[in-house]
Amino acid sequence: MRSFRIRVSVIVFPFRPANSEHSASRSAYQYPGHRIRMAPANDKNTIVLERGNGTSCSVNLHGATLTSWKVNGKEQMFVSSKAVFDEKSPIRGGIPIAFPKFGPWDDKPLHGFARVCRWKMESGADHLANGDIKARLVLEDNDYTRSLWGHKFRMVYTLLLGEQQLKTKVAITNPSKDESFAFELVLHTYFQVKDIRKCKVTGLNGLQYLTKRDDTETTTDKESSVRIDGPITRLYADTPPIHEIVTPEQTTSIIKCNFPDTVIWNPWEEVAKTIPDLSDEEYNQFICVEAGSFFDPMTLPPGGTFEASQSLCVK
Ligand SMILES: O=P(O)(O)OC[C@H]1O[C@@H](O)[C@H](O)[C@@H](O)[C@@H]1O
Repeated sequence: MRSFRIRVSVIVFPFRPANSEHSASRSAYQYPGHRIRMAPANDKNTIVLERGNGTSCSVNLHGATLTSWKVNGKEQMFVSSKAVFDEKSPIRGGIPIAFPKFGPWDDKPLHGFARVCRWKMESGADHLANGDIKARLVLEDNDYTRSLWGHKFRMVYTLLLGEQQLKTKVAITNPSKDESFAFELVLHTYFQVKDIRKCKVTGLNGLQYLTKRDDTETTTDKESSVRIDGPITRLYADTPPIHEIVTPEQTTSIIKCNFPDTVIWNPWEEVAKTIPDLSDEEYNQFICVEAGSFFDPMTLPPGGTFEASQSLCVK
């Protein structure tokens, strides 16, 4: 797999605090219906961004897992009806973040620890001049992360909620003065679909893929788009920056920046029955299209910051 890769999309640049980004901010009262609030009732973990006209997103501090993205009232994310919200387990659905490892990791947590750590909301969520809303969540190394992975790090997850667009950006900084670290990063997005058999994913034609991390042989995708009619795990390297999920109802674009790899996953019927936090029939209601950087783990030098993002856009 590695032999055919030409990586051109890496950006590593000197450290700057993640909150130094320029943003024209305005206070919420200028945008009626726009607000950032904690979820109601007894949910102390969910932050909701509302942009008016039924457009909103919710993020759970557990794993910084995005658990809802609504555009004009229509939910775009799939979250399992059996998802576990015990602040320990990964949340089955939305956008779990796999870091610093994607997939099996010796006897350590599958897909790394970022999706099971509690993140902090950085104060000062912004209402931008164009009406978009921006919020940032932060994870830094702690006793738990260092017990699994002995590196200092700072990770900033920025959500930017637009009219029909949601941008999620990850910035990872290595604050060490003398040690580099290598990591993998994947946004494991569960897109809600009405019927998975009627959806297709574009942008993968002609590319090689593996069906698991340790496959020794690649397969070439010969179809103009990926249609799903059975269990699917495909790990593609060096994919183009745009994929589309096309359904009879809508087209959702995924625009990747600095995420060279893409995963397509759905467990289908039999495997779904073995996943305790997924109802038997729910495999039909989602497709995971995952933007990532994992085939060649990224190495971050001391003081360096890596940034990658995906922008999801509904047409
Ligand atoms: O059940 P998890 O840990 O959330 O992982 C879900 C799936 O995530 C996919 O990305 C992997 O390719 C699958 O192998 C894995 O089963």
